[in-house]
Amino acid sequence: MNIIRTVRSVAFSSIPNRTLSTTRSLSTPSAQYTAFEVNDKTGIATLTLNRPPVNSLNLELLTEMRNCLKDAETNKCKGLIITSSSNSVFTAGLDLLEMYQPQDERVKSFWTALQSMWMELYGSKIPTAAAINGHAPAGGCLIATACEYRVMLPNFTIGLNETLIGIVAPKWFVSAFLNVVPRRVAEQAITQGKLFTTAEAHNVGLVDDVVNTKEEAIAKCEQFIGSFKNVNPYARALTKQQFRIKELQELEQQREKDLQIFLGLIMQPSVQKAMGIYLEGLKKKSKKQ
Ligand SMILES: CC/C=C\C/C=C\C/C=C\CC/C=C/CC(=O)SCCNC(=O)CCNC(=O)[C@H](O)C(C)(C)COP(=O)(O)OP(=O)(O)OC[C@H]1O[C@@H](n2cnc3c(N)ncnc32)[C@H](O)[C@@H]1OP(=O)(O)O
Repeated sequence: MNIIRTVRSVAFSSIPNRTLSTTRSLSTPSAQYTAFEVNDKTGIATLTLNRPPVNSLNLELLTEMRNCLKDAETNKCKGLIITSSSNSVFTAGLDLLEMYQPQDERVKSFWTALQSMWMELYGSKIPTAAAINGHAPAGGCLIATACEYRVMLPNFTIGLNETLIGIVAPKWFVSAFLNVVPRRVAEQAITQGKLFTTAEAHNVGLVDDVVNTKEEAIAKCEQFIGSFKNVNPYARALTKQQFRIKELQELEQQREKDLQIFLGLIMQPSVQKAMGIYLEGLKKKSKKQ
């Protein structure tokens, strides 16, 4: 198979050099918050989130992610791994600053970019895996559950904690969570805004494996992707689609309505107030450290 190697924006020191035989840059504008590389030997693409300090998902990061996902599929990569350049945070979820006292046009583009990125990832034809090497609250959990396989490092947290911030986890966030966790566990956890520790997440099936290092996590993801080596990719993709088409169609048909519900909800004064208080708390905590 002729795999096109691409490297996007890898010029940051927190990512160790990986042995890639040959790589070439795409002519698209270089990315700011992601590194995208394809291993020549395995044909597996790795998308590394790199928006310090916590990889919060803003409009630009979401747009870059979607572009990388598209590239991985267009270039017929064997699979895709998502991970983080941080040692402690996979992603802190949506950038709260995009939703707190937002600008009208930008916040619309932001939510639309999130919808697009999720549909691309959830509906990806190639095998997808998350190497969760840090905390993964809310939108972080959304990305992880959109993948087909999850491996996590110990002593971090993952879950949909929206209710604790005074916001509602949208239906498509919940449905992806329900794919991996029993309904009763999901209902209790999401209404409580529970963040599972790695061990708890493993126990309820929210993550498939736990390993001690990022390298081991990547190796596990590669193993998962490798498990499809004797499977016809076309048959695999269509079979995966059967499991996921309902949620994808639902969101596709309801995109505008979903956007309007989102805007209506976050623009409520009580929601803005709760978000402001939450952000203040995060900043105070950060200053104390
Ligand atoms: C009927 C209705 C139907 C449908 C509903 C439809 C729509 C619903 C509407 C809205 C849904 C919106 C969905 C949102 C999902 C989300 O993802 S919301 C984001 C949730 N994220 C969090 O709660 C995580 C918050 N962060 C943390 O807990 C910690 O930062 C973390 C454990 C990740 C890392 O800890 P640590 O390494 O110690 O870092 P600090 O806490 O010190 O943070 C460093 C700086 O980063 C800032 N920051 C952290 N998280 C965010 C964030 N998500 N957004 C923006 N900024 C963040 C933090 O303030 C520090 O900033 P500073 O350095 O002080 O400037």
